[in-house]
Amino acid sequence: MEKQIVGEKAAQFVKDGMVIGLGTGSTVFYTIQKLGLLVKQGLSIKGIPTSFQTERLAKENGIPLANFHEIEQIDIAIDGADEVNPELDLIKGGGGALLREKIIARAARTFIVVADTSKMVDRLGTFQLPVEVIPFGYEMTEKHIRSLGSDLHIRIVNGQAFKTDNGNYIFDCNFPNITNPKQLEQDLNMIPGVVENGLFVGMADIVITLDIEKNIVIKKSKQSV
Ligand SMILES: O=C(CO)[C@H](O)[C@H](O)COP(=O)(O)O
Repeated sequence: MEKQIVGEKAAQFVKDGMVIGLGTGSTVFYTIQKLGLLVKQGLSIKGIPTSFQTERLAKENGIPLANFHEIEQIDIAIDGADEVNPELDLIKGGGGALLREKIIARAARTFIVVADTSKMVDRLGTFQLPVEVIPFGYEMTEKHIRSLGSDLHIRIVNGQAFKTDNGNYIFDCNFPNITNPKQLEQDLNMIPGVVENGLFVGMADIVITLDIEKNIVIKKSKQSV
């Protein structure tokens, strides 16, 4: 229910003619459903999906899609998160789509995050940080990530190593109490074999969540106000 409330609220930011980055997950699912309804009522938008799963969902909901070469810019990207701290830094990638999500969030003029109350934390790190690595030499990449102080495991789904839409593996990394997310984001991305990690630092412009009385709260980042 919380996911539906915040997910649908994000659709209010979408205006006629916009190009929208469509995130991945069970919260933004409601945004996409709502946008599908608005499209049926005449709203004209184009979507850029962050995963094959979202591409299917957008098509099922009648949202026209575009490729990068067809657009000038992304007006708004809307996506979920696994954790959000008071600075609106995020951990993302629980669904394994973090690389495409970060490319699209970075390209968007405004990045809106939809997050139920369970996602709001004082400090990032309770949720294991997803790190996408290429399969070649992943055993070495694992050692380098461990040397940054993390225990980790390769993500397994249905008894097999999970492969992202980009054909890569995910390491779920235990970095409890991330005190300097920006530094950790950079340190991880300096490791050869790491393609991207799930820390989204200073990227969210708006976070839509709820307060303890379940009223909608719209938090704005410093850079967006
Ligand atoms: O980063 C993500 C997928 O890679 C999702 O946005 C994140 O996992 C939140 O998902 P949900 O809305 O299902 O809780």
